[in-house]
Amino acid sequence: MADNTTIIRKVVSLILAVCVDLSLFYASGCVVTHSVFGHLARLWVSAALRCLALTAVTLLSLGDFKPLLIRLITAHSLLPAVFETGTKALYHEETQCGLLADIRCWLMCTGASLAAALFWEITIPDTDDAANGKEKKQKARELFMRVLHLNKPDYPLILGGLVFLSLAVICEMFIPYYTGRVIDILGSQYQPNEFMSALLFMGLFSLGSSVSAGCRGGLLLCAISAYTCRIKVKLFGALTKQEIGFFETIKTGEITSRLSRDTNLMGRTVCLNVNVLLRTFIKTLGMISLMMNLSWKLTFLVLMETPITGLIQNIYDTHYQVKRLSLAMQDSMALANEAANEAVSGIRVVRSFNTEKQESRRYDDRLMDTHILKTRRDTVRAVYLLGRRLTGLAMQVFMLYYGRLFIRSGQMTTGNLVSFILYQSNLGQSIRTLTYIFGDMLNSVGAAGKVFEYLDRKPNVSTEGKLQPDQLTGHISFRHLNFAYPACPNKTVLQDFSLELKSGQMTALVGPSGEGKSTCVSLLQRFYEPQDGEILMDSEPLKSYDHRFLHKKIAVVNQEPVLFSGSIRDNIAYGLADCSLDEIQEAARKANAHDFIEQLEKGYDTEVGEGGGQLSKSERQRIAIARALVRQPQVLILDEITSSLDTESENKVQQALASCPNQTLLVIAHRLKTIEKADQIVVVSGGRVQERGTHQELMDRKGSYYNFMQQYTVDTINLYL
Ligand SMILES: Nc1ncnc2c1ncn2[C@@H]1O[C@H](COP(=O)(O)OP(=O)(O)OP(=O)(O)O)[C@@H](O)[C@H]1O
Repeated sequence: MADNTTIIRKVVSLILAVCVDLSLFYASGCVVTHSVFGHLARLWVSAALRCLALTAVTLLSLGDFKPLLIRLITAHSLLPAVFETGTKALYHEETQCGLLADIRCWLMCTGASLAAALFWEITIPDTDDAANGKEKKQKARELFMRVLHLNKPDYPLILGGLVFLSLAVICEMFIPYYTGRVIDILGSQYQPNEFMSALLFMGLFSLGSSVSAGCRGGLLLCAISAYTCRIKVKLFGALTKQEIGFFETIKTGEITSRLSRDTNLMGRTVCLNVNVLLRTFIKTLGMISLMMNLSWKLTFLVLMETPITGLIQNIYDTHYQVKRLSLAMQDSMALANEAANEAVSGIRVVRSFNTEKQESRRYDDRLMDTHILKTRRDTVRAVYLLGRRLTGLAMQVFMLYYGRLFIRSGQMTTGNLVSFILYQSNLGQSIRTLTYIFGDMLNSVGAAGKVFEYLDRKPNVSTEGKLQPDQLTGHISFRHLNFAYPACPNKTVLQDFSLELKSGQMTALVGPSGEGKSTCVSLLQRFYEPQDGEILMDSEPLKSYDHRFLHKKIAVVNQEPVLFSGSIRDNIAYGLADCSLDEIQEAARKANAHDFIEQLEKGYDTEVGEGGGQLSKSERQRIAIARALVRQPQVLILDEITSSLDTESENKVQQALASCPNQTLLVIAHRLKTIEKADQIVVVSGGRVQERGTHQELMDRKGSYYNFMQQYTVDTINLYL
């Protein structure tokens, strides 16, 4: 019911507005004037009256005002006056329709202002929330200024590019003019001097335009490349500073996309987009003025194509190409790549489970999805191109038809028409470029926003500590920790967890899987910040220590040894700038790795392959142990390292560790034999300390540790039977 009333109100207000406007339009047409000044004054007074009347009618009947309506009313009321004044001022001509009191004129102005208002609405839509829109614009402006500021080192290159850009545009604009001149000279009585000079100018302008365009391109591409490199390095630096929780909550694909796609887009913002925008804008203005010079009537005719082309381009860009199909295609391609990556990286599992065909089918299915989307996108593109070409073609037919009429009536020469046609084809291209670049610029500023989001992000685990004491005993206290992982904030992993790791002692954490042992290690490395409680080292909070210092003093060997491509030597000395070969070999000996390294053809210079793939797991583990030992850490953490070591290696590592009497050693082990000698054994269960004591004390207590031991003995016997 309410909807119907609104519709009726809108229809009534439209009819009322049309009646009032037409009456005023006719009435002002009946006023007789005898001078040019009187004629123009009549037009402008009429425009003001119509504007006021339409505003009043809209306000009274609808109650409020939308920006689209304001623009429509303003354009509609002012158009006849602007058109007539411009024609009089520029060409001292009267328009043929007489404007006021002419229904054709009224219809034409209504159509033009409607098209202009709609074009504006589609290209620069008003948001419902004006404040929000303002904020967005302000943000885009700030982002742009930041991008511009980051371009500072490239200013000389950009400036050089701009100079050549202007030269290229100026030269380019004169080429069609001289082409027309040559045709005119050839068509009329041939005059060699004029012909030669026109040809010379044409050649000079062509050469100037080509050389300048080349220099402009070279300089700007250099600037883009330098800028993109700088941003990538900055962004990578900012990313590596983020806490581990950040990498667990953000998808790897998103991070790599910002590093590659968004930085590239951002690099284009100033050097490419602004320059292309500037060049096309100058060129468009220049061409329009030269075309006006040749025939203003044909120019107006040609310009009528602009809103239609812009509209088609905008619908295509916004609704089909960029937003919907492109995004869907990107996602689908990412899924297909993911399937291929997974199969290739897990090729051993694929082979052993004989799932090659299944994997191929999975890849094929995902590629098929991409193919369907591509086909749909290409169909939409074909329709778009058809629409654009048909509009262009219709305009060319009109242009040739009217061009012939103007040549016959002596308003222009054949050469003029040729020049005009050349300008017109360039103008169409320029307008398309302007529309495209505008969209691309918004994209690139958006990409810059995403990059800045990461650049500005402060890690949740601060690395601002300054403490670097000369003496450190390595006494660690976990004090009433409560902790949940950022990815699962509702699942408490550690609850009121308290523990002391004494200097020079070995503490072993044991307990069932998934109860929080490795979490303690992660917190000790400051990968995460506990929600409650704190960890102290030598009575100082862990976070007050200098980041580098802390990670030199606390070293960890993880369950899954991670190596980086490079030599064994590089991997052992990882992160240490001045580490001698002697120190590396000493650490390798302690880790029982020296002998196998020496047997390799290139010894310590052997490449380990991607992720250490050319070594066995035990070899990788021993190198990882050497990497930790070479730092001579005050606190050493071994998280389940024995699972990939044979008994001999394990014994040797144990002996080596025993030779560092002042070191605090934290061991997590499932193989309980290895921890019997520990000074303190802590049973962790449900994120709490359940039992603690030496092996003998805990065995005597006959609690959970005793039960583990019994279970372990049964399992070991079963294993060997
Ligand atoms: N990055 C993470 N994000 C969310 N939850 C996690 C994460 N890492 C571990 N968890 C969860 O925290 C709990 C404790 O895990 P933790 O790795 O500390 O156990 P654990 O005692 O070391 O087990 P295991 O002996 O098998 O290594 C588990 O329930 C696990 O699922």
